Amino acid sequence: MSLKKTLTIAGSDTSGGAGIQADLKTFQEHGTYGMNALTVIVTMDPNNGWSHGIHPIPVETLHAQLQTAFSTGVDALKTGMLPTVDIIEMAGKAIKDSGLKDVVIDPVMACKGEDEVLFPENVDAMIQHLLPNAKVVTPNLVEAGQLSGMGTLRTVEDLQAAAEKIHAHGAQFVVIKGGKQLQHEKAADLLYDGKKHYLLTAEKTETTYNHGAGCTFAAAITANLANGQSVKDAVLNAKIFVSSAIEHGWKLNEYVGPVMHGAANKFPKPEVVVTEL
Ligand SMILES: Nc1ncnc2c1ncn2[C@@H]1O[C@H](COP(=O)(O)OP(=O)(O)O)[C@@H](O)[C@H]1O
Ligand SMILES: Cc1ncc(COP(=O)(O)O)c(C=O)c1O
Repeated sequence: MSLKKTLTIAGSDTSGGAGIQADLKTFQEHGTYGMNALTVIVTMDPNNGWSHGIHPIPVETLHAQLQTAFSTGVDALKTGMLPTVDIIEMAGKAIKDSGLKDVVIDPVMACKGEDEVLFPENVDAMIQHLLPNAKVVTPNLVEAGQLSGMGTLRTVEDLQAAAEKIHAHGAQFVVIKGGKQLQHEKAADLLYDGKKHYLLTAEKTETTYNHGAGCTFAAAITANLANGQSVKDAVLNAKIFVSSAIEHGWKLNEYVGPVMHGAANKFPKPEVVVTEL
């Protein structure tokens, strides 16, 4: 028996809820074979309220990892936290040269709970080097505001306008995660395929235990694509997967609560409604 091979080009979240840890757990739950190329190590300082430390991996080390991964063969990949312009450029070139079609770009710009973009200079680099390679790009509200140049997004109409601008940068499908902050009674995400807009809605879970939700969502889309699903089905099924993961999020310590990555394979699945706008 052989498995579909999924690759994450992303950072390590030492606390285990987000980053490559979330991606590899999610790949496994989808029955794919997970591989990773590490871009940065994120640590948490116990003497300073668990504030994040960001430790980029040298760009040559990333290059060597990408050579390893692509020579192994990849069916679908995702990107996560890419901390420097050099790393973004290198990853973008390697993805382009690989000729792989099923590419999911999760344009991570901040750690959960922080609205400040970590490295503002990375936004232009993402637009230039990553978006043209994206079959699917999955920004949250803040990231979509940056990539579209529209700033703060609040309504579904804002999401539609932003998705069209991001699509124009070369991403084939745009998924904007409304999440908790969008002005909507449900947890709503917008999917734009270049012609039509769809709204995917699930019940909002009242929780702060949502660390790793974005990574888990993008990794599930990646695995679903590797397993042969259409983009629309891959996004719908990933939304079911992450909604369940959030519903069963749990307290790791006094600072952070990760999602339960594989909850959808253990508990009844939440309902997600798709509406064409
Ligand atoms: N409180 C919540 N209840 C249900 N779904 C949520 C909630 N918060 C976020 N989501 C969903 O989780 C997925 C990831 O979104 P989000 O947490 O905003 O991403 P990110 O981690 O990139 O900021 C999206 O499908 C979003 O709609
Ligand atoms: C390495 C890494 N990647 C990505 C993220 C983003 O996580 P989330 O899925 O909660 O947005 C984090 C957050 O801490 C992280 O440490």
